[in-house]
Amino acid sequence: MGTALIYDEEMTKYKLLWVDPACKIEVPERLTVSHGALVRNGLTDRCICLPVREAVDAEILLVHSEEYLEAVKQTPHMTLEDLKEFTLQYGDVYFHPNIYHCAKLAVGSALQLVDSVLMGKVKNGMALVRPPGHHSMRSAANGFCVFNNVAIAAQYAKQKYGVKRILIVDWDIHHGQGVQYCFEDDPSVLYFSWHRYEHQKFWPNLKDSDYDIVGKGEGAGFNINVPWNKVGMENSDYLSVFCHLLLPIAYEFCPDLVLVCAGFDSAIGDPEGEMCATPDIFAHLTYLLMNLAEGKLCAVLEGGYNLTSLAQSVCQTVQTLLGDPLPPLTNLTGPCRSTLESLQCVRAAHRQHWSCLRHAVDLPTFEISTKRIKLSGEGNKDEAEVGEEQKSPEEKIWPEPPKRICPPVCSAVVLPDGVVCPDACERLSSSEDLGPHLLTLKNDFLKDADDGAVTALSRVFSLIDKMKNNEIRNGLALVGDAAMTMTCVVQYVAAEVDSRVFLVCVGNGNIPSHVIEDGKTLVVQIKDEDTEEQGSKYYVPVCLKKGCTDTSGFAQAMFSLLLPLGYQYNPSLVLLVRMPGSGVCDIMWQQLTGLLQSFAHGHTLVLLQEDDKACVGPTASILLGNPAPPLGQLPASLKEDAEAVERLRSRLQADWNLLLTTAPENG
Ligand SMILES: NCCCNCCCCCS
Ligand SMILES: [Zn+2]
Repeated sequence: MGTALIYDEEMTKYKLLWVDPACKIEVPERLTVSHGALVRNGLTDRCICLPVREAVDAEILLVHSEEYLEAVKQTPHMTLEDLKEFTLQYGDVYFHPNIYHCAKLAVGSALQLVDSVLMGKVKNGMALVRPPGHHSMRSAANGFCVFNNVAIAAQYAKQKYGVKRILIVDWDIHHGQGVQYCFEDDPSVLYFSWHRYEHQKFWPNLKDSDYDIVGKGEGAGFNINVPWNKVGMENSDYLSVFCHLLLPIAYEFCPDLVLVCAGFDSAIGDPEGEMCATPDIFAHLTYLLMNLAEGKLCAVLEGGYNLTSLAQSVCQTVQTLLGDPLPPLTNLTGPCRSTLESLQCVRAAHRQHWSCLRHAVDLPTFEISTKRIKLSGEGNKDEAEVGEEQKSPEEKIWPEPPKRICPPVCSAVVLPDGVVCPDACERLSSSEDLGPHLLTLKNDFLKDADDGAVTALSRVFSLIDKMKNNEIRNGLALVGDAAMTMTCVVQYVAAEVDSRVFLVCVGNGNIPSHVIEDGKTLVVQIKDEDTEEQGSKYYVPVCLKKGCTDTSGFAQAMFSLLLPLGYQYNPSLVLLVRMPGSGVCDIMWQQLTGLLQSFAHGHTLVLLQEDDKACVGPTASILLGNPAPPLGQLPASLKEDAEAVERLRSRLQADWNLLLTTAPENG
C-alpha cells in the first residue's frame, strides 16, 4: 500500500489584504514551496495523489457551533471593510473572500486522508493545507485557523469508522488549544502537544498550556502539554520527550489511528519558534509514530513560516511515510536543563494516569515548579550555550538534509537449504563467491567448525559487506549458533576503522568481554538471569524478573534505554540477535526490529538460531517495511523491573545524557 498526498493549489488563493504584523507570515507561498519541493525531489510521483473535496456543514459541525459556521459563511460576500470588522472579534487571524472556501477544502483534505487510510487504500499520508486548524475553537477563529482540521478529522474517524482510540501528536511549536479544548474530557482521544511557552510569556499565553493541564473528568491523563520554557531547543530535546514521555504513554494507550498536527514552525530558522531542531528530525518523529496503530498515520500541515526549513521538513516527513531509510542524526548533545525541568514536571503530573510512569523513581516527591525566577541575562537554552551570538531566525543556517538513498535490495537473507525464502526477500545464493575471507575466516574465527558453519558465516559477512556498500538495506540470517555468529560478526566489523556496532541481544547468553572493551560495540542485552556485574558504559545488561516474556518491562527498556542509547551512539550497523529460548513474544520482537531501523540508515542484521526458524517470516515482514502489529494496551511493568531499569538509567546517564529525565540538583 502506498502513501497518499493531498494538495490543491486552490488553497493558495487567499492572502492578507491589509496591514497586520501578526499575520503577515501566513502566506500562500507556504504551500507552493512545500509542494514544489516534493515535486522537485520526485516525491509527488511516488505518492498516491488524492483529490481534495469541500467539507460539508455536518462535518464542520462535528467541532464548531452553528452560529460560528453561519458567521463564517457570510465572509465571501463581505467588502474589505466588513472583512476587517469581522476579523477584529478574533485573535491573530485574518479573513478573505476566498478563505471560507479554502477552509472547507482544508477540512475536506484531512477527511479524504482519513478515509483513504481507514478504508485501507493507502498505508499513511499527508495533507498540505491552508488555513491551518489547531488553534480554531468551537466558536472562534484564532492563530491563522478557521476550522479545526485535525479535531474534525478525529471526530469523523470516531463517528464514521468507530475508531476507539486516536492519538493526536501536535509537533507544531504553538499549543493547539483548539484541539485541547475539543477533547479535554474525552479518554478516546489522547492529545499531545509541545509548544514554546516561556512561562506563559509566549503566544497564546495561556495557563491552559502548562504541563499540569492533564485533561478533565474521564479525560484526565489524556491531554499532555510539554512547555518549552526556552528557545533554541535542538534535536536532542525533541527526541528526549519522545523517548521518555510520548512513546511509552502512546504504546500504553495503543491507538488505532495516529493523526499529526504537522506544524513545522518547530524547525530551525522559523521566526515564530526560534528553535534549532533540523528538518531531518521530522523524519525520525514520523518514523517513531509509524510503529503505532500498524502504521495508520495521517499528517496534516499546520504552521511553518520559514519557507526553506518548511519545504525541507515536509520532504523529510513524506520520504519517511514512503518508507525511505532514515538519515542518521549527528551530534546529539543531550537535552538542556530547561527541557529536563519540563520533562520532569510533565512526567510527575501524569504519573498517576499512566502505569509506564508509576515506578519512575526519578520523579520528585516535591512539586518542582518550572516557574523559576528567570535569572538576569539568562538567554536561550542553558547559560553554557548562551555564548553563541543570537542570530535572528532568518540568518540561521543549517546543512541541507542528507540524501536518503534506497538500496536496490531491501532485505537479503542467509538461510539453510530447505528453509523457504520469504516473499520479496533476496536469498544470498550459494553460488555467491565465498570470497577471500573464507581462509582467514577459518583461521581467525572457526578453527574446528564444519564447512556448513564456515559457509554460513562467510555469507553473513557478505550481508555486512553489501550493507556497507548500500547494496542492501538490511539482512537476516538463520544460523546454527547465534552466539558464535554474533561474536564473529562483531569481530569482523570491528576490523573496520570507523565502525560502530549497536548490538542488541535478546535473551540469555554470554557476551565475550573482548566484544565490549573496544568501545566499537555498544551492547544492550535484555535477559532474565540476574547478573552480578553492573555492566559498563558499553555493556548494558537489562534484567527482567520474568525475562523477555514481560512485554511491559521489555517495552520500558526499549524506550527509556535502547532508543536513547542508540540515538546517542549513532551506530554504523545494528546487530539484533535473538538468543534461543529468550521467550520474547513475536509482536514485541517485531516492534523492536521496527524501532531499531531508526539507526544506521536502516542497516540492521538480524541473527536467528535455527530452531527459531518460525520467526523468519515475521522478522522479514518488518525488515521489508511492514508495520508491526500492536502490542495491545500495556499493563504496568513489575515494580522491581522498573526500578532496576531506572537504576540502570541513572548509572549510565553520566556517559549517555540522552538517558536523563530530570534536571540535576546542583546549580
Ligand atoms: N509574531 C506574530 C504572532 C503570531 N501569533 C499567532 C501564531 C499562529 C501560529 C499558527 S501555527
Ligand atoms: Zn504554529
